[in-house]
Amino acid sequence: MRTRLLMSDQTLFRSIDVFEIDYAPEFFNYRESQLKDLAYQIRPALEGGRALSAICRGLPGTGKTTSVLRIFAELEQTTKKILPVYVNCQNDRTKYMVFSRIYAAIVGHAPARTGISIRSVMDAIGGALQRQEKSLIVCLDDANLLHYNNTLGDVVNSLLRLHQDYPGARAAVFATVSDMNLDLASDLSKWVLSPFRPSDIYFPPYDADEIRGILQDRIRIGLYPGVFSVQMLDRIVEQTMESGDVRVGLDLVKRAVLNAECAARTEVIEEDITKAYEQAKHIHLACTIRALSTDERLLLQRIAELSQEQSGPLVSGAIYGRVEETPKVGYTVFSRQLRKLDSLRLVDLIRVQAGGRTSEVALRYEPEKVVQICGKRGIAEE
Ligand SMILES: Nc1ncnc2c1ncn2[C@@H]1O[C@H](COP(=O)(O)OP(=O)(O)OP(=O)(O)O)[C@@H](O)[C@H]1O
Repeated sequence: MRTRLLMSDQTLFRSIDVFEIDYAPEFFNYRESQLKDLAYQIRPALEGGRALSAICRGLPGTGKTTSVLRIFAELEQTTKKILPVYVNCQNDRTKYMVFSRIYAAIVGHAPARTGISIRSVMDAIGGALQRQEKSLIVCLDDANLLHYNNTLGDVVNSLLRLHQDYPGARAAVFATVSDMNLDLASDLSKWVLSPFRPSDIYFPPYDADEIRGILQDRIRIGLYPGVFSVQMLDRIVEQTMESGDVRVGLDLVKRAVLNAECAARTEVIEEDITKAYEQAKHIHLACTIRALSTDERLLLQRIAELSQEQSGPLVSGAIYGRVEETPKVGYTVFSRQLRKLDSLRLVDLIRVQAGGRTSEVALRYEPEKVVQICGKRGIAEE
């Protein structure tokens, strides 16, 4: 008799959607003050003016996107005065693509792929805002990606100065940024900053109790009772705290339950979690590396190679001396790149001397895996 591999009418999931990355959570706690701050920025637009711009800053998976989308959903349900438009800069990385996304939200379809200039797209947007007397708020999600392409300043400037060509057209920008070292105030030109003047809204990493609370809510909705014990949840919380990204925990819960289902068990056990961690840990690493700029990726790769070559601790000055890229970046830029790798929890920086510039650099992942993923093929394969 043939074994049926894809058969099972028994599942431990009440709703597997609850663990998907695009699921809009029913319960969204621990971000009340950030939601209040965002609402404050929007108030002037509700009174017929222009919303205030904001930068939502925080490490990956700290709830920035979800907060903005929640506020946008509420706006869509409650007012016609404001047009909220969400742009994912992972997909839309050029000025034309960003403006096409806004055009589509206003007109109902994307502009033709060829033969339409960005000027015509902006004319359509500006004209529609004038006619409809709506205030536009654009969320540039992962705006740091536009910044690395030198596009952010131009996009923000064109949006916030729309009123100069189309009197009465009002726009504001909510940018989300996961690069904690990006200092837009000093990186963007005064010409852009003058109309932008964003408020900074900070999203701190969740602590262990908050992560436990978030995962508990999902488990309650998404799984049948008794599938996930408190002890097993503690194991997942521990693993999630290593990256600080809620997505890691959600992914681990889902995989652990799938592993239990495969073994025809009705409860998740330690072994399911260990296996889930082995399956998932490199996916998180690959996602984080994919978001790095080319220079940062090369630096990480160099650190991994040096970790393979030498057994003792790596020191920042020595790493700088061994960076082979040309033109070589200055030490200040190099230090900034190291701090970013630290903030993304790819490396640990340990200050050797208080106040000094030298740090020990410890890679948080296996060097072989990092070298493999940093190579283009590795990133595509993960
Ligand atoms: N307070 C929360 N309650 C419930 N779910 C949450 C909470 N915070 C984050 N999440 C979930 O974690 C995942 C990541 O959240 P989100 O995309 O909002 O983070 P982010 O800070 O925008 O990340 P990135 O910088 O990588 O884009 C989503 O699936 C979201 O539903």
